Amino acid sequence: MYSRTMLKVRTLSNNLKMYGSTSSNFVNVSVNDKSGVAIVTMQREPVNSLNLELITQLKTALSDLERNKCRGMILTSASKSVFSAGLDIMEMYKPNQERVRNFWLSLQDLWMTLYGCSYPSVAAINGHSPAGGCLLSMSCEYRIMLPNFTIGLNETKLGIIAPSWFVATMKNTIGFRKAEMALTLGFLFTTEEALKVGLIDEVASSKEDAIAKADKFIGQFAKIPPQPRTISKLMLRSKDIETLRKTKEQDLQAFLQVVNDPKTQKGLELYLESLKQRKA
Ligand SMILES: CCCCCCCCCC/C=C/CC(=O)SCCNC(=O)CCNC(=O)[C@H](O)C(C)(C)COP(=O)(O)OP(=O)(O)OC[C@H]1O[C@@H](n2cnc3c(N)ncnc32)[C@H](O)[C@@H]1OP(=O)(O)O
Repeated sequence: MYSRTMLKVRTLSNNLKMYGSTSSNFVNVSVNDKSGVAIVTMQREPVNSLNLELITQLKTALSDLERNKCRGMILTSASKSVFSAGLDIMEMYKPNQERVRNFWLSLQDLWMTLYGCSYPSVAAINGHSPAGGCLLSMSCEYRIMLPNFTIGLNETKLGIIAPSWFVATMKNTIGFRKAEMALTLGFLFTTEEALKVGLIDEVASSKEDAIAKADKFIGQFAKIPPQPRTISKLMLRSKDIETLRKTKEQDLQAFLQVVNDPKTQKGLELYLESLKQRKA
């Protein structure tokens, strides 16, 4: 069965310590001794919003799994209602320039690592998965979602534009026409709608069921030689990864320009207020 933290997630690297961050553990990795399949659980309460530390720890966990030649990886959340709320808006609101730069470069790195990993990857989406949460899900090879949640790239609804690699990932997942509709509307799909449009592959009745279904999906590769599998996957995915690798700095500058625009800062302030007011 799955033993907790068999693969230790390294705590924050030295370059993050200079921001005075504490080395909290936002990612748990457990590996099934028999199958060699790892469950990577995001555990940054309350909504797994992707801050620099969560992003860095996810990237480290995925790279460690690659080095340890894991048989497959299931990405999920410790929350009962949110897979991931996407990027942590606090990282972009009144940002420290060095930190926000690192934040974006780390996100690029995480995406390239997850999208191009050699092992089979499944998202067990056990909660809402907007924006960056949807990106993580789509970057896996297979998606299993629980009912009554939402998923999608809702950036345009927030008055912002999803970066080109978010767009490419969605286009590769559901096709041009459906991606165009979803992106321009900033559409958040319900679980049923996501299944219909092909944004997810299966619906599960519980987290346990999702993990069982993910194990079954990954199990299919036991009979497939790993190298041809990986090469085939990368033939489909490497063009978009290479595009970002080559334009990392340009993409960073475009992000910094948007984030540092006073209009964006005002928008972020209002959005943060609206998130808080929803509760009141
Ligand atoms: C507006 C962004 C401008 C960015 C400008 C730069 C442009 C380039 C970047 C483009 C890429 C963007 C990709 C992204 O991922 S942007 C983030 C988009 N995410 C969302 O819109 C999701 C927002 N959250 C929700 O809809 C809900 O929280 C939820 C996920 C459906 C969960 O709902 P639930 O009721 O369970 O929880 P609450 O809403 O009460 O939230 C609990 C607390 O968490 C805070 N919260 C929620 N989401 C975020 C977030 N993404 N970042 C930071 N904080 C978040 C929320 O305010 C509550 O805080 P509180 O307890 O202190 O009130």
